[in-house]
Amino acid sequence: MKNIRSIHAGNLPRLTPRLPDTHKGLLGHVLIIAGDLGMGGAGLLSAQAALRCGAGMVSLATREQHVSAALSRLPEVMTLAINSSAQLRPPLQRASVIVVGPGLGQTAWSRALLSTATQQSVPQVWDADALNLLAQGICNQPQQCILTPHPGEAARLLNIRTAQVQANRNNAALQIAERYNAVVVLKGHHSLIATPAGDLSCVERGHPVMAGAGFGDVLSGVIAALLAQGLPAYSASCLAVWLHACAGEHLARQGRGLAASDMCHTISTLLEEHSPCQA
Ligand SMILES: NC(=O)C1=CN([C@@H]2O[C@H](COP(=O)(O)OP(=O)(O)OC[C@H]3O[C@@H](n4cnc5c(N)ncnc54)[C@H](OP(=O)(O)O)[C@@H]3O)[C@@H](O)[C@H]2O)[C@@H](O)CC1
Ligand SMILES: Nc1ncnc2c1ncn2[C@@H]1O[C@H](COP(=O)(O)OP(=O)(O)O)[C@@H](O)[C@H]1O
Repeated sequence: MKNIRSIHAGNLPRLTPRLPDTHKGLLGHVLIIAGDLGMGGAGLLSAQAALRCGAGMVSLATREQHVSAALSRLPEVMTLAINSSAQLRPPLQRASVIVVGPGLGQTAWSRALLSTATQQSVPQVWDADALNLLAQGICNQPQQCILTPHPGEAARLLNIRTAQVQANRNNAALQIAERYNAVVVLKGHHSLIATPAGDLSCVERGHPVMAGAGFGDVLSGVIAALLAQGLPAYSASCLAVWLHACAGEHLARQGRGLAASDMCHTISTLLEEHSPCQA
């Protein structure tokens, strides 16, 4: 293992300023594949975060039952009812970055969509049920993939117990990166970012106020937006984890009632302070 690098404001990667004549077509199109029945909110949180972090366009492929709620909450997002993998192909062709997994479930519908996504060669963020299905050997992750497990999902990927992951988080993050040949974000208190080459970074920021449903869904959208705007996988992961953790600290005064969707505005503000839209 190489030395572990602590991520701080002084060594963070940056997004380049936008050219005055830029347009949305140059800023990436994030497609989020998410939200089986009962978990429609997970995809919305990811989409909201991607939108608020500057992706040029955001599409959400989800269950038909979630479309009207999604449109009323996030009109900027192109929400598509997907009943079969054939219907997913056109939006996949348009995407420059894919997020797959938040609230995806593990049904036949979920598996069909995940397996269709694996055929694309654009950068992908795999979260939640995409990781659970990967751990079960139901599919293989594509090239250029970022895996974002929490300790429970990490344990499934390594076929060990959660306590064993937590007992040696550095090792767990590196092992997943090597086994799955992907950049890995091992979430939780002091999240880690690992690569298959053995690079390991730690973000010693964050707050227990973030221990609630949907905070990981937000992170997946932040990573995707940074990828869409041109950052490579490891840099996008480090910057996204730092923004997300610092937003948690900023909002900590709200206490236990902080909702994951409350994070998006603060993450957006921190991103603008760190990487201004115009030089
Ligand atoms: N609004 C929506 O639609 C939402 C939908 N959601 C969707 O729900 C689906 C299920 O996802 P989920 O994460 O709730 O369940 P699951 O994978 O069984 O993990 C739980 C177990 O993992 C562990 N663990 C986790 N964190 C840990 C930590 N920091 N530190 C230590 N351990 C930790 C812990 O394991 P244990 O200690 O019990 O072994 C815990 O019991 C998924 O599709 C997701 O996207 C959610 O995103 C919420 C909002
Ligand atoms: N105690 C904590 N300290 C710092 N960050 C935390 C803490 N608890 C959770 N988080 C962060 O919140 C997010 C939770 O993600 P995850 O467990 O995938 O939730 P969900 O699936 O409900 O969206 C992760 O980014 C994690 O690092």
